[in-house]
Amino acid sequence: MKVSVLQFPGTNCEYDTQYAFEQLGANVEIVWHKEKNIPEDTDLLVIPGGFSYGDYLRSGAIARFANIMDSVQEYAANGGKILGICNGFQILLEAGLLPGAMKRNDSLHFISKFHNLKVVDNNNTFLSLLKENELVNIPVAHHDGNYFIDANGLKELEENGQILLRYCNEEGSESNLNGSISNIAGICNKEKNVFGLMPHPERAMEDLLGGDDGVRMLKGFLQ
Ligand SMILES: NC(=O)CC[C@H](N)C(=O)O
Repeated sequence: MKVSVLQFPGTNCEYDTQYAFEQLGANVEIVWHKEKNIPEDTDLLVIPGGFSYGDYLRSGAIARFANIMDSVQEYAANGGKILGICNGFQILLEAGLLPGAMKRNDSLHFISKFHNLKVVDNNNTFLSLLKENELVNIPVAHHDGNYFIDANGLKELEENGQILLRYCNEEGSESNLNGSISNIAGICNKEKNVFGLMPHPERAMEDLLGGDDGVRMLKGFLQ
């Protein structure tokens, strides 16, 4: 399995992402944003977390115009699998590959901690190894994680099974971490080949680091 991980100026999770997928047996290549094409043998394309272009203008708003992005659009249109983690999710929203937009957290503070998530829908590659309603504990680290979509858009996400993950409290009831509409932490596109989430599964790969709930998420792609 070949995983290509994009790298922009300001990306800071590319090596953690590489390490995580290598631990699972994947062959990982890091691809600089100036490249024109993603590697031809890519089975999964990951846009990792960080602060591309310093989050200037809006998180992901500049990265969306990078050289590599035409090839990313083409890859998605041909059914290629894409995972956007945190800043990667923001870039996918700005690129129009996922619906909705990201606003600053309600609190106006950067939030960095482990947090519970509920699996809303596992009828997709990403979460196929998890059970519906199962809770996973995954770190979040962002200041622009307040997901927004209008009422019609939200209805569509619900009807098409595109809401993947919601924020939950310790007891497992849904909770609002950052202002996100409907407590949304992750979504996919209608075709279910483009996935985006704010939490960082690549930081939850071993107990020593606080938990390994990220393993089954990322493994979903390697089946
Ligand atoms: N961890 C990250 O990817 C940070 C994401 C983002 N730039 C934010 O703070 O909102």
